[in-house]
Amino acid sequence: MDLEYTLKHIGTASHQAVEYLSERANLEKIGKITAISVATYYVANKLYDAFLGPLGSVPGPLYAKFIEVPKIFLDIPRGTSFQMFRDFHDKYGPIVRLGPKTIAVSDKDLIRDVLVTEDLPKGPLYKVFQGHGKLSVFSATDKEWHKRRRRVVAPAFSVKYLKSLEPFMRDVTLNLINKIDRTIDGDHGDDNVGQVDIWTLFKSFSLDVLGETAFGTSFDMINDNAHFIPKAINDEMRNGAISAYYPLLSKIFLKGGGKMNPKIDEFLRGVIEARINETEKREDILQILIETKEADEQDDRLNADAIMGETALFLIAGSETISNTLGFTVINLLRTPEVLAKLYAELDQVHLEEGQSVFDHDQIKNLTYLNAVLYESMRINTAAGSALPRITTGPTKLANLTLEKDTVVMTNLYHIHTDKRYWPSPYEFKPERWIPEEQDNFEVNDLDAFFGFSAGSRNCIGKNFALQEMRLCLASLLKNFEITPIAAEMEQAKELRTYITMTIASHTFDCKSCKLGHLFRILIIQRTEPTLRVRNIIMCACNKVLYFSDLTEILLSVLSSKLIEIRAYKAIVCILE
Ligand code: HEM
Repeated sequence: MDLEYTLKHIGTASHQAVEYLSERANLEKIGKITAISVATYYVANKLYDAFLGPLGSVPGPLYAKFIEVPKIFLDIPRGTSFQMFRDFHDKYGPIVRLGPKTIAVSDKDLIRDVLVTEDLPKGPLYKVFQGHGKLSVFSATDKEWHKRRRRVVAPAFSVKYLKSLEPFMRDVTLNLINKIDRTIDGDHGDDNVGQVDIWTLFKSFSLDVLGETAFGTSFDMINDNAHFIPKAINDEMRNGAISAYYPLLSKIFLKGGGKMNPKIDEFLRGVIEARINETEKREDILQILIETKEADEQDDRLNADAIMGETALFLIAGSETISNTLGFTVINLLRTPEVLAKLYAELDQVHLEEGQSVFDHDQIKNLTYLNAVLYESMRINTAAGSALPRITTGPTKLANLTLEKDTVVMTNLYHIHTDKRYWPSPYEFKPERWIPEEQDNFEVNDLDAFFGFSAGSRNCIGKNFALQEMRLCLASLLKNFEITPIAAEMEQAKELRTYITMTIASHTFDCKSCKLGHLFRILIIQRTEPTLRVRNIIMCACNKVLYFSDLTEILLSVLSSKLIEIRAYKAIVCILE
């Protein structure tokens, strides 16, 4: 009876509802009410997230409460957003809100928490590097997948294996030296002096090293700058990025509908097949990747596609990082003649054999000042200058915040490397910071605030490879040539950009280069109480860059000025007041 009664009432109510809804005016009213309710709910939610949610108290520009700042600004072609993000930290502090669910951190403990303790996975931005679905140790976002792949690839970068890679690096360094030699010979204006675009040469140099070590072939970019692979892989990455963001548009506007360039595929398959059929094994990175086919577990065996994905990413991760660091190091050295002189003095203590132009890595790997110069350059011109994005996978505690799942946390390496809390006079190029005995007592630097190679499970797998290559190149270059600045180039090099890696806006940088062995080097030291300060370097055989053309002139100048001490490296004098 109850059931009958209930059914009857449901029937009546339904009938009334249908009647009510069948009136158009009522339908419209309901539509409006629903729309307003949804909009109110949406706005209330946004306002709650903006002001009262877990990130409500995090300082930042007001608009960042509602829109993703990195999305709008990271892509701007001007490449200057890294300065804007640095300024945000200067203004708002070590934690800044950059979007409804995005924050940036610049504090050494917080960065360590994100990268090491919490070990947050890479954020969605890395899809840009997964061009055409190719995952690699660099681009993977899944932690388990990454762990397995990193274990498989790691032997190619072990300290032990780096020894096998050294001959390739030394050969390419010799090519670089020969190329500069030829440029000087072809520059008929001055005796033994030439003008070289060192920025472009370093770029070719780093590509050639990767060609030899990861692709098992010479790109010979130093000599003719024409091999198609580096450019094709760069285009591939760019197209991959566009396809990830705009799948439909890329099909319409990109050449080949955004599909992978078949020439890369053909080239790499050819190299891999040839290698498999070779009887004598070449000890390089490619060999290690190919030999994974013998691995016990199926998942650890890399097929041609996987090898291609990895090597292509090495080219992206390991060429500009190195070449730009070398380029910035030369620029920084030219800006600070006293540092350059000190580095020359250190290298003067290490001798090359007759006919040897390139150092053995063992000869230089422990040179204190050389290493300090490279680290100081990586600090001040952070290769990964745009922050590294990570994402939370569940509620995560960070400082006094509890972040919700899917919150993006950017670790701002450029800011932390130029933060005066850790680095006094942060924009000064002072390699002494890295040598504890040489730090000023009242200017203590905190070396734990350096993350140039990142940290934790996603740190740079190529760190030792990079340091070995950069030491060999820089030390050998300076052992063979005296470098001097060109004023206009120095001025131009002040303009910086960061797209993926930090670079100079002009993408070229010329300096003068003079063959050593044709000159003697003189260091003038001016006594400025309470310390001695190196004043200048003078090169006596490079006519154009001479401040003094002969010894008499130097002596006269010394007598008439406040200079009281001269030290000469290849010859001459030590004059005291
Ligand atoms: C001065 C030289 C270099 C610097 C400053 C540098 C810096 C970095 C940084 C900051 C990261 C972390 C990137 C991120 O989390 O998004 C990284 C990762 C990586 N780097 Fe380097 N790198 C250098 C050279 C190289 C070289 C020469 C190679 C390879 C030949 C290389 C291969 C990689 C790879 C594969 C990763 C990803 C590692 C992973 O996620 O497990 N890097 N590097």
